Amino acid sequence: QEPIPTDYDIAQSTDMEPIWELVEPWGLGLDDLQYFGEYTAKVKQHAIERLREQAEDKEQNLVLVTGMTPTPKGEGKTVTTVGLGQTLNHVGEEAMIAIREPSLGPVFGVKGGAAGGGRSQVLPMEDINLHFTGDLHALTSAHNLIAAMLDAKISQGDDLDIDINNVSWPRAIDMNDRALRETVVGLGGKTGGTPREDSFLLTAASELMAVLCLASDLGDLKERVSRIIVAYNEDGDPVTVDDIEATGPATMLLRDAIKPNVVQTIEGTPALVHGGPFANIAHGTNSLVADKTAFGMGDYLVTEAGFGSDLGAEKFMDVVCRKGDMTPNAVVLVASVRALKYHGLDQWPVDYDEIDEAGVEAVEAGFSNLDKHATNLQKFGVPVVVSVNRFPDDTDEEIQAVLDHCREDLGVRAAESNVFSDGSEGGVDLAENVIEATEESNEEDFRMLYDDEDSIKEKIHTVATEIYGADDVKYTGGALDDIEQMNDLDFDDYPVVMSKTFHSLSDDASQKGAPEGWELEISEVYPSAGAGFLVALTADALTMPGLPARPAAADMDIDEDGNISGLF
Ligand SMILES: Nc1ncnc2c1ncn2[C@@H]1O[C@H](COP(=O)(O)OP(=O)(O)O)[C@@H](O)[C@H]1O
Ligand SMILES: O=COP(=O)(O)O
Ligand SMILES: [Mg+2]
Repeated sequence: QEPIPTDYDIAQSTDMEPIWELVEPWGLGLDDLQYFGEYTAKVKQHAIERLREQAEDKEQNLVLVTGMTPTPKGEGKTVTTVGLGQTLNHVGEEAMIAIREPSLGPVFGVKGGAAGGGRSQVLPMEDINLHFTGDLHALTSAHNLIAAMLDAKISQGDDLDIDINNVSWPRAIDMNDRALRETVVGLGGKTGGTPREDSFLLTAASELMAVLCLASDLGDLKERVSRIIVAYNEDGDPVTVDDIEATGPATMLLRDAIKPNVVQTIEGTPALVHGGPFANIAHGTNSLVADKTAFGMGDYLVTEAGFGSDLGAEKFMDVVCRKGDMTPNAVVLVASVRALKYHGLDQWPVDYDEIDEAGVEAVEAGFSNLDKHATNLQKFGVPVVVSVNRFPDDTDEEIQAVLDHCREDLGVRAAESNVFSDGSEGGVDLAENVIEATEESNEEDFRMLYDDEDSIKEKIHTVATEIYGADDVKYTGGALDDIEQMNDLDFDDYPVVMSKTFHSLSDDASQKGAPEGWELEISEVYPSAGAGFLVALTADALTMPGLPARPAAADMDIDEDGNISGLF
């Protein structure tokens, strides 16, 4: 069997169209774009507004792509999002794609890039996965400008009476660097500032990322930035970005980042790639601006939410659709033979060799995880289509076992997908199932899991028991005091973004399948006042991931002609 060319080789061998030619039939003209080379552009505000208006009187088909609990390598949501978008166009629909932009953390870590793969990629993949249009760099700079101005206030005397033991704004870097998780700043005597404990988070977890993804335009972005809470004073009252006079400069740094990026797929489908929050430590979906722009360009929008449906999809339904007034028409639940075996073999840590050697009985033993994700998604009242993302070594017997189980035991639509190896040719069955599901969907049936008026504890309890399968919730540390403070600050009507491991439906990474008989532990609850949601931290949620001893970076290189290898 011919070795499958690398993602990079496939990308390099694809002839791209100049971006202005590619998007012209989709309603974007030459002066609607701010160019970053021949193949990448940002959509200007006036064009966004025009497209949003055009979308008002168009029927929308919003398709969310989510997944079962993945192995650490990921099971193909982004590949499926790109592949399904391509295929819908291939079968005569007009479909747009919206995905998140990659963080350098995973690029150089374990998962690699986030531009899809195989014959379902967005291009130019090396630009998108590295510096792209600078949005992550802009967010990192804006985040750290706020941190620097805050410490300048603290160390040079401030009228804000800031409690240096109650600073909630860390520093940020777009790199997985565990050594920066817990730091001490302000050392060096009088000129060094005021010594205090600090920390770094990955830029994807910065509240500025969430704000960028939920803001409707630059004015809204600025207003949201101004509300971000960076610390509390000695009376326990919030100190905001506006209080430290950082609203203007931080927003200025994000002037271009608020505009969605437009690129193309291998088969020439336009894709909006914008915003990059992860779904374990943040809300996990691309920007609303990208969604709303895409609605004005096509009849279908295929978009993704990170990690398993317990994370990205739940937040998409309960937070993003709430804030964006959107209703999904179908949900694609990506399953893979390797993830099913990972759960069936009850592995922790993952052993890919054991997975490769295991047979169909291991696949069947892993159905408990897929079933929980499928039945969870049905609670939102949106038709579910399982996409069995076929990997090279999967056997027909293994694939058929999954399809039969979904159709006969779960009673949900299911299709084999080969969009990685074959592009749209490999996605026709999936696309037909998705089209049927959207036609069958009734937007009246869509329901979020909780109401704004529910208490903070009720919201957390609902997600924990309905989605994660917990019997109950236990609050440790200062979590109950945090909730009281949120109520005092009138944040109790905010939706809740849970920060939880993506390795398990539970808060224990080692628990595979559909864990039962456990309680979710909440250790902290804090406000993202700019984003307009609360974040609830569970046991081991890390906002600064680390690199493995031998990260993916170790296999990356560039030659003197600029040819890259090892990027995927
Ligand atoms: N069907 C497939 N065959 C081979 N590799 C695949 C397939 N689907 C995805 N991959 C690879 O697996 C990794 C995870 O895919 P990705 O779409 O990024 O997953 P997710 O978005 O769910 O994290 C990527 O390196 C991707 O290229
Ligand atoms: O937030 C995580 O996203 P992926 O699952 O696409 O890596
Ligand atoms: Mg992805």
